[in-house]
Amino acid sequence: MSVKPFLKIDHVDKIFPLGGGKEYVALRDVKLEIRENEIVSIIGHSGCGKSTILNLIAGLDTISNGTILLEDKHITAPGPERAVVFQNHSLLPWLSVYQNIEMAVRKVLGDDLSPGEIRDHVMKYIHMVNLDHAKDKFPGEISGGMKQRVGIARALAIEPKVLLMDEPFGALDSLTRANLQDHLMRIQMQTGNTVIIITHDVDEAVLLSDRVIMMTNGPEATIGEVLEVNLPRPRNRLELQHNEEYLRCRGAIIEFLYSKFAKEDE
Ligand SMILES: Nc1ncnc2c1ncn2[C@@H]1O[C@H](COP(=O)(O)OP(=O)(O)OP(=O)(O)O)[C@@H](O)[C@H]1O
Repeated sequence: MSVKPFLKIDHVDKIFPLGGGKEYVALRDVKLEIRENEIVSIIGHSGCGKSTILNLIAGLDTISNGTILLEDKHITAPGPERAVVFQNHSLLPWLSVYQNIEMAVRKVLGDDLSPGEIRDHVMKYIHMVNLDHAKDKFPGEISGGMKQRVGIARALAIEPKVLLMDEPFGALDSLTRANLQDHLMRIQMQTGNTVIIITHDVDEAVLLSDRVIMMTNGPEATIGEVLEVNLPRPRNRLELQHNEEYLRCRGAIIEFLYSKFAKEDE
């Protein structure tokens, strides 16, 4: 018996109208099925349509042709079952760490929780990203990595079915980045969220993912190859350095990006 897909992207095109009756076909015939609890990364050269796909799943942009279904329901608009984490954390600077998360929780879950439950709920997610000590600080008083952890906690606190991450660690230094990758893997094992993450980083894709979706170059970009990463969890970056499966996956992505679908201007 085949397992029903949790999220199904079915023959999706995205066409952007340009001035003068012209158009740009960014995505052509994208087909992908994602299982519940899976971590999937999307990798591809700049401009291949990664953010476009994520925006369509988030419901932030309209699909030109085809459908996207989450648990058999058509995605046509944003909804709390899909939370997005962007590269630039987008916290409200006049609210503390606690209040930034609390505001999202009140908006989405406020009718179901008492004030005490809201407090416990917010603190649970602040604790999950190890920010108990910084809960009363304001975004201007904490580091970039801490801000990104707040963004992740805020997204997770509304208990979405799908966590959509658009290069969430792209603006961070490599040590902070490694630290947040470990956080994300640990949290995902705890919460069982389905995660779709856009990245430019080959090692990040292999380390985090159950599958890596490799995109061809645009216009008319589509999914070129899908790579299964058969590495047990929890994963440890040090142990993986010389792991055969890790190196195989890394090699396959590099081959795809720099040989099969090389792009000259990068
Ligand atoms: N509103 C728009 N109007 C016209 N073209 C657009 C629009 N939004 C995106 N595009 C084009 O669609 C293509 C895909 O863009 P997208 O931002 O999804 O790429 P990306 O893979 O996320 O790039 P990057 O890695 O640089 O962030 C690009 O060629 C872009 O110029």
